[in-house]
Amino acid sequence: MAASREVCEKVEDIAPLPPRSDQRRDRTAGFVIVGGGIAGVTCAEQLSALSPDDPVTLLSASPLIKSVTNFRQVGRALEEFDVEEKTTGALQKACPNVRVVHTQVRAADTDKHHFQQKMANARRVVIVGNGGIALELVYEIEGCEVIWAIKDDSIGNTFFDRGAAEFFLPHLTAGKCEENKPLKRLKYTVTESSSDSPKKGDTAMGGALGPDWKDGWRMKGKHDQAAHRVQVEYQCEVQEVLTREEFTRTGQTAECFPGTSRAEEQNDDWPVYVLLTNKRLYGCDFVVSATGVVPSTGPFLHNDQFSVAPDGGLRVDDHMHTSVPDVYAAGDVCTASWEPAPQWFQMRLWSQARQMGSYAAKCMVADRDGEDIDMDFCFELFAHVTKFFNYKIVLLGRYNAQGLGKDYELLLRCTKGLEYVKVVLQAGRMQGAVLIGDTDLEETFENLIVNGMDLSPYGEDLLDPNIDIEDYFD
Ligand SMILES: Cc1cc2nc3c(=O)[nH]c(=O)nc-3n(C[C@H](O)[C@H](O)[C@H](O)COP(=O)(O)OP(=O)(O)OC[C@H]3O[C@@H](n4cnc5c(N)ncnc54)[C@H](O)[C@@H]3O)c2cc1C
Ligand SMILES: NC(=O)C1=CN([C@@H]2O[C@H](COP(=O)(O)OP(=O)(O)OC[C@H]3O[C@@H](n4cnc5c(N)ncnc54)[C@H](OP(=O)(O)O)[C@@H]3O)[C@@H](O)[C@H]2O)C=CC1
Repeated sequence: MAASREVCEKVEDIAPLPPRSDQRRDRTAGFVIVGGGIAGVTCAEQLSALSPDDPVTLLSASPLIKSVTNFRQVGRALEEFDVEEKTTGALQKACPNVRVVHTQVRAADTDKHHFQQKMANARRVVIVGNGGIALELVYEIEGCEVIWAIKDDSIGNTFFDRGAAEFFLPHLTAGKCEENKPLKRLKYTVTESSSDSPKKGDTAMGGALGPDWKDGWRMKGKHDQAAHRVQVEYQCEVQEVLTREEFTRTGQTAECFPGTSRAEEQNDDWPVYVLLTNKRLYGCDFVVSATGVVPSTGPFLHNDQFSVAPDGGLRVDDHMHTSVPDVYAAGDVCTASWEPAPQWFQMRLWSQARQMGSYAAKCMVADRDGEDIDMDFCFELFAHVTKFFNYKIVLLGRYNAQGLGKDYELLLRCTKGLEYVKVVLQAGRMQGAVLIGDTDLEETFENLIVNGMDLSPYGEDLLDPNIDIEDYFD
């Protein structure tokens, strides 16, 4: 989400106001928000609550407006919520001063190569990347061989350390765990008949799909067996992708799926061949590149006053303010460029999009009214709750000892197949934690990190399963 305080129909019309000054702003100017994802919609809702008499215009390229429901503060910074698909009408009804305009400034890819169609006939796929999407895909895909090519020496390095990766390795081939509770969140659908949809021929640019992107998708390939057949190729990248003709010209022989003989290998009629930097060459039906997201800053870049971070995001200060006066940004499109609290860092996640969108709204109103505003406390501690391999995952603070150099200690507790708990300590103080499984430790650990209590006297008791840690620190 990115926002400006001018009301306009097109993003190109956004004319920056002069730099912040002490005098109050013109209250009739209103607010403009670009983006109908979690960050944009939360910001619009918050603005509507804070400033109900001001016009708020939400520009969205997609007909889907997402909003947060069932919001639950689990701890100081940990939160859980569901996400609901809203029609623009519903948003406008709930927030009468918000007007939604469907407009898009830059064309994007269409869904011509629909993933499920390809999946249904697939015998083998190559997945590249080691982040959240790759982790989820490798777990979800059934009835299809998977070659998973990662740059690192352990799986899921954006979320786990090597120990947690080991904990999950058996699940790569064991098949899916039983889902232990029904899915609560709504699915997102875009139909062309929706009155809010852009006209046919428009290239709708959806929001980042978010946690439920794969629910309701059939990820079963052509093979009968449901079990996973995953080969992880560690410490390599894709060197080249070849068509069948290009492969034939090389005169090379492709690898068999590990564990299968050439006789068992069906044949070499793959439409695509992937040469990895470890010199292995695999044939496959298609390649999934799950190698990260790029902030959609296109419309803003023609204005070279915007300071852009190396990761492509619009730099924002501790008031979510970009380098251009009166233009704010939040969520995936921005790069937090303030001096962060020791245990907070930015990660492009749904939760941070919501927090940034809400905080941006407060900053916009405070700036307009010439008031000071303190940084929201949610930026004190990185906190993320998610699920991988059907295990609850809680990540707190510098959970992977990010930025701590070599001067830190780890405490570990692991019960195979049940839970994995890791605590990162520096100078006796808890800096971060990884909690996998139903550990019930999140609230206590969150408090211990924020309080910065010296835990040296407790030593390994901290993870002693026979000690009720919650009582201990009560
Ligand atoms: C496949 C996938 C799975 C994910 N799973 C998780 C997860 O499990 N947990 C988690 O925390 N996070 C997850 N994320 C990340 C999370 O979805 C994003 O961090 C979050 O949705 C970002 O919200 P946002 O509002 O900043 O951006 P988006 O949701 O991307 O919204 C941007 C909005 O801006 C609009 N827009 C873009 N450009 C323009 C333009 N030029 N003009 C007008 N409108 C425009 C788009 O149409 C869209 O409505 C996942 C992301 C992906 C892609
Ligand atoms: N449950 C959750 O919370 C989930 C969250 N998400 C979020 O959605 C967004 C998109 O997810 P995703 O696409 O998985 O992105 P991520 O940023 O999570 O991961 C990208 C991965 O791809 C690797 N990579 C980057 N470039 C290459 C390359 N050229 N060759 C091989 N590997 C490469 C990265 O390695 P390196 O780090 O070394 O560059 C990293 O391991 C992220 O913001 C993610 O946090 C997605 C799914 C689930």
